[in-house]
Amino acid sequence: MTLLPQELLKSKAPSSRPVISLCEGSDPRIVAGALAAHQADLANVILVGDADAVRAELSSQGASESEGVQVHDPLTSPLTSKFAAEYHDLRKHKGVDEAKALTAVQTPVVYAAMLVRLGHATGTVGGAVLTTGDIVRSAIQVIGMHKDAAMVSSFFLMYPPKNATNGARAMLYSDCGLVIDPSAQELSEIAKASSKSCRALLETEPKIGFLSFSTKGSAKHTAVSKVAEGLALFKETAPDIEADGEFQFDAAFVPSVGERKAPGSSVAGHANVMIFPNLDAGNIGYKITQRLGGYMAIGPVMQGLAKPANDLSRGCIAEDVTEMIAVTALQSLNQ
Ligand SMILES: CC(C)(COP(=O)(O)OP(=O)(O)OC[C@H]1O[C@@H](n2cnc3c(N)ncnc32)[C@H](O)[C@@H]1OP(=O)(O)O)[C@@H](O)C(=O)NCCC(=O)NCCS
Ligand SMILES: CC(=O)OP(=O)(O)O
Repeated sequence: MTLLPQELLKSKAPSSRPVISLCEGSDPRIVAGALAAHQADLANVILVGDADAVRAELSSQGASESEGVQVHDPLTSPLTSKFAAEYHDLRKHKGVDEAKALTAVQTPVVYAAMLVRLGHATGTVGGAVLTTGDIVRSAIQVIGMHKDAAMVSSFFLMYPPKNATNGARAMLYSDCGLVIDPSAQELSEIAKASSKSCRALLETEPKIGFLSFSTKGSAKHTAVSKVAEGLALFKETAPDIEADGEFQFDAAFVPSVGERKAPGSSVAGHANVMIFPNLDAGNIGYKITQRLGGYMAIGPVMQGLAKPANDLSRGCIAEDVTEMIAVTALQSLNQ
């Protein structure tokens, strides 16, 4: 049985309580999800935004500020001038002057990421209101890439509904949120990062399926060759991880179809890490699995950053926010 992020975090019993900043501090779903995370002892939270609006939302949900539920307004915070100096240092080579740096860190999404960069928070979560582009750009620019990462990409944790049948299982779908048209090399990098994320967050050995509209050469097209090349590159650099393809989704997911279309493959029909060929397929695929299949979809979780920063779908609910806070805390334990 795969544990949901909240349960997994509790089982790890971190020695100190993670602190998660949330840049959409007055959104009702963010506030409800953050309060639930705090009440469940998963994390302390910093709600970033217009202080009056955040406090009003807290109050409407029967809560108020405390040591574990802080409110930071970037326009009045004592940290803002320090953050502006840091941002200026970080971005002056891109033509950002001191005035632009101050304006940038007065934006909640940049301020929340700066809390992480300078150690005031363990990780950050946003995207219930802002677009993925806004969240990802500030994470890449303020927090930066991990020293061992070749690129930043993202994935969704997909959890089957209770009482699901037909081989339903927890899976990792990647990249459904960030890299629009990955090259073969980038597909291989995405698969490598996803295999680590699978071990850390699903606590299971990855079986990686490289997805396509073709299974093992059943169709010929440059789009198919790209996926096959991505798999070959992956196998060269990570020979110990089980990976196969190219697979159509049914061949990757359904054992009987896998046997028919890709006989002899140990991954066909059993893949738990699905590598999509591009963002059209990945984003549409995860939403269909979530909305028609009833899977819980937690993401986009980012991989390849120096410290955890994660996105949400604007269609999220409070429960997704709580689970994403737990994912963000778990990533900080694994870095
Ligand atoms: C991530 C994304 C926002 C970056 O787009 P962008 O801002 O146009 O890209 P830019 O090329 O200007 O990149 C901005 C910065 O991020 C860096 N960057 C972009 N993608 C990156 C990646 N995958 N890994 C590492 N760095 C990356 C760039 O080098 C650049 O850094 P700099 O400002 O220090 O020069 C873009 O890939 C995107 O829009 N993805 C799709 C998001 C989306 O709509 N998803 C669907 C809903 S989930
Ligand atoms: C991940 C994603 O698709 O985000 P949104 O629904 O906010 O566009």
